[in-house]
This record gives sequence, structure tokens and C-alpha cells, in this order.
Amino acid sequence: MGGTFDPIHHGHLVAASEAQAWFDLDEVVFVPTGQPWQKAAREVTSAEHRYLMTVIATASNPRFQVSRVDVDRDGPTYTIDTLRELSASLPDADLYFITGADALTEIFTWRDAADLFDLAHFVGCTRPGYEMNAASLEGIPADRVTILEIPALAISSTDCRQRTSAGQPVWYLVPDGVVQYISKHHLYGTQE
Ligand SMILES: Nc1ncnc2c1ncn2[C@@H]1O[C@H](COP(=O)(O)OP(=O)(O)OP(=O)(O)O)[C@@H](O)[C@H]1O
Ligand SMILES: O=C(O)c1ccc[n+]([C@@H]2O[C@H](COP(=O)([O-])O)[C@@H](O)[C@H]2O)c1
Repeated sequence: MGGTFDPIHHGHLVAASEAQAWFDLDEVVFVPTGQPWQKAAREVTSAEHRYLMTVIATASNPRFQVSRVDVDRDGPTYTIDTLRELSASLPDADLYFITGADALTEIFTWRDAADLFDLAHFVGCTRPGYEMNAASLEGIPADRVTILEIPALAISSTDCRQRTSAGQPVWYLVPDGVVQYISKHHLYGTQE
């Protein structure tokens, strides 16, 4: 599952769990972005903090893993590089790239988009507040994409950051360990 995870929240975790169950996946590998070039217009928390929050959030699930491939690669994060690295390290695996349906509708703006579908099956998870424009998926080979209906959790990382900086709680929106990590490292303008 690819994402910026700034911070990771229960919407991400439910989406990953649903995809794991639907496709009977051996494991879900969370891949926090290194430098999400399409989010360059806003400040993104350091990759190391986002990676560690993802590790904390997923630690109790034996089917969840976290990969450093994007965090450790220099330069902007392109999914084509992510998938090439993962398929080289897991040559026998069938890869499913899980992300939000909203992100998937932008896939033709991604680097080397046409080559992505040779490397993985794409899973777009629905999320509340985002109207799906089916026409935007037309260029994706039909057998390489699935839209997965996720139980609605109206949580976004943006909202978690804004709540934290306003001194409002994010308990139960993100895992407990992530609340504590945010507070310990004074992320998102946490008050001392
Ligand atoms: N509540 C949710 N339900 C289903 N999918 C989600 C949910 N929140 C995020 N996603 C999907 O997970 C992927 C990774 O999310 P990302 O890390 O960008 O989180 P985000 O909450 O969308 O962040 P931000 O608000 O900072 O843009 C995205 O493609 C996004 O659509
Ligand atoms: O490959 C690209 O050019 C590309 C451009 C934008 C987003 N992505 C990927 O899409 C996933 C969701 O991204 P984001 O920024 O919405 O969290 C994440 O894995 C990104 O690396 C990939």
C-alpha cells in the first residue's frame, strides 16, 4: 500500500485490511513515500517520522509489513521505481498496488504510467467525500484494476494534522501509539 502517511490513520489501516481479505493476500507491505513530488507545494513531515509512525501503527498485525524502499531512495518518489524494486526482491510474488481511488484517478499523471500495469494489479479503495469519476480509469487495462468498496471512515491525514495543531484530540482517529509518537516528537504543532 503506497501513501505519504503523514500521519497514518485508521482509514489507511481499514483499507489495507479489506484489500488483504478480499484478495487473500499473504501480506500487505506499507510503503511510505520518500519525497511525494505531487505534494511538493506543501510541507511534508520527514520520511523517517512517517516511516516510524507506519511501523508503530502496523506492528500488531502479522500480515502487515513496512518497506523502506521509497524512504531510502533519493529524489522524488515514483511508483514505477517502487514496483521495480519490490518485484526484484520478490520475484515470485503477484503484486497488488493498493491506494485510494482518488489517487488512482490521477495515475496517468504518474511517471511511466503505461508501464505500471505490467508490474502490478492496481486496487483503488473508495473513501468518503471523493466522488469517483469512472471515465478517468478507462485507460487502465480492465483486468489490472479493481475498485474496492471500503467501510466509510471519514478520516484524512490533513484533518489529523489540523486537529493536532488546533490542540484537538486525534485519539481513535489514529492508533494510540501514533498519538503518543506525535506528542513525543511535537509533530504538527503539538503544544508542549
Ligand atoms: N479514510 C480513507 N479511506 C480509504 N482510503 C483512504 C482514506 N484515507 C486515505 N486513503 C487513501 O490512502 C492513500 C494514501 O493516503 P495519504 O497518505 O495520502 O493519506 P490522506 O489521508 O489522503 O492524506 P492527506 O490528507 O495528507 O492528503 C491515498 O491514496 C488515499 O486516497
Ligand atoms: O509515480 C508517480 O509519479 C506518483 C505520483 C503521485 C503519487 N504516487 C503514489 O501514489 C500513492 C499515494 O500517494 P499520496 O501522495 O496520495 O499519498 C503513493 O504510493 C505515491 O508514491 C506516485
